[in-house]
Amino acid sequence: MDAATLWQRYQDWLFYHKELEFYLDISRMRFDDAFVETLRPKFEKAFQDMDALEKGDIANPDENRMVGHYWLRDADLAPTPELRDEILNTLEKIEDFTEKIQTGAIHPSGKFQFTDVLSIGIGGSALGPEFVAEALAPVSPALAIHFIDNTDPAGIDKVMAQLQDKLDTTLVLVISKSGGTPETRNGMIEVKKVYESKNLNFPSHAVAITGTGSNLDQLAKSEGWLATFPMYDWVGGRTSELSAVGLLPAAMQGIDIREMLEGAKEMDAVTRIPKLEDNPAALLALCWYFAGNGKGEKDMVVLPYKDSLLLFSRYLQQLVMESLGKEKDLEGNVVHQGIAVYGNKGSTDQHAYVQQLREGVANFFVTFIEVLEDRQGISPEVEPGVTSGDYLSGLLQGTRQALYENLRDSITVTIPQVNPRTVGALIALYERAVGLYGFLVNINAYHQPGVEAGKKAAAAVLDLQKQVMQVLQAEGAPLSLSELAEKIGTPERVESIYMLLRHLQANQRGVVLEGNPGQPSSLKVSAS
Ligand SMILES: O=P(O)(O)OC[C@H]1O[C@H](O)[C@H](O)[C@@H](O)[C@@H]1O
Repeated sequence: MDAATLWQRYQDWLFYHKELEFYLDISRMRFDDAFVETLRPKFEKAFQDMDALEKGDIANPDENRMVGHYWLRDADLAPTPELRDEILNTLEKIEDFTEKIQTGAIHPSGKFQFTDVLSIGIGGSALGPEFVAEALAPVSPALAIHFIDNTDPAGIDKVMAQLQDKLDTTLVLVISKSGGTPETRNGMIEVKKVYESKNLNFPSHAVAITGTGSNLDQLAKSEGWLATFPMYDWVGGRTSELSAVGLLPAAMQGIDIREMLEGAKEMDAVTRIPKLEDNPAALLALCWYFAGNGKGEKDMVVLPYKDSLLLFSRYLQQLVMESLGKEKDLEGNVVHQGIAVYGNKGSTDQHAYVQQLREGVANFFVTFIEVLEDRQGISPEVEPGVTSGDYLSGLLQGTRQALYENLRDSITVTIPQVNPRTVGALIALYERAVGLYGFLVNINAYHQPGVEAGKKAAAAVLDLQKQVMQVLQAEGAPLSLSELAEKIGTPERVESIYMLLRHLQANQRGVVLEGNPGQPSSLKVSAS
């Protein structure tokens, strides 16, 4: 395509939203008009399905749930007055509680104010708050936030070491929609033990964000925690950033949550328009469909050219992959759908893996995120007439061009600044694009049945570990691994027994393994 034709294509497909100062350029995706026409009927249906979803249809049939994250930023759209009031009341409660914490009206015993927030959660109960903190927290936030988002003991120790002198002024948010996720529960129990070891009253530092009636909710209420905030069953974990899950941590740091909601609401309004060319989420879904042939054949590489958006791709990884990565379609046919997402930030990644993008296997498309404002204030020159920001901008354009010349497609999203409004808008844009794409490929984007298999297998390993310890404690003489597996009655699980014994020994957990660890059949094991 010559330069003039490409420039015309750029202008023909450019989407611009005046109030949000938001641009979407899809000119470097090499679809043609015929492709667009073939997808139009699918979009007609997707727009109708989305409309029904927003009106309260059971859009998550497996779990028999409504899908209502769009109501969070425009409560008037909630299907019943009760739901509307619940949304608005929770928002007011978040603001009221935050103000009391920030002004010291609620304060820790013997101290004027809370200084820090420790957020414990995983998956959708961590990725949004982490992304938003990285993107929007001021240098000196009202309360500084820290995260435990795993059951890694060393990771927990690191966070607790950072907080050791401030635990008495740290507010602990325990976030779990189900209220039963083991990683989060473990983090909570460990943190509680540290509080108790320092004679600090954990409940008066603790806040729960969870589904009403969950185990966590019951615990918080029975122990008299400072507060509890609801997580609704009609909001999925990966679309919960604009519920209490994301809003409370953001508000605590001094981030303007009303602006986040406003940005999302404006983006929702435009992505509700049932016309492809006027709807940026539909345009994204079109591009994803084109790139991967409607089967996820190409990966989505997300490259924000702005450090504060570093965690956007990690956030999108869950939103996109947990929503779209499905074995079956809505009719039960095996389809193995999904789109893989990865990326960190430009231009940093230019010096890491962009070599492969330009010249290697062409199994991806890029989404560049461009931020027009370099920084607040004037930049110094690093060369005559050139700033660091000019470099960043030039590198984005250069990479986009170099990829295109080598037949690698890209989308470019442009925002004026990284601020609460644009971050809210980006979240809403991708939530809607994922929803529309889910309808295009006819899958349930709102459940995650595949996650359960690993959880069940992990629970079985922990059961096996208990049996191993019981048998070893009852036995006098050392046993080979196969003898041990026989005695437990699970000869087929000998590999699992080997793996868990190796872990127990490394952590002085009451087993002695003798022999050559590289030759498992030579090992003898006994209780220490
Ligand atoms: O918020 P929770 O109930 O603790 O769930 C945390 C996460 O765990 C699960 O395994 C799901 O796959 C995620 O969608 C969810 O966000």
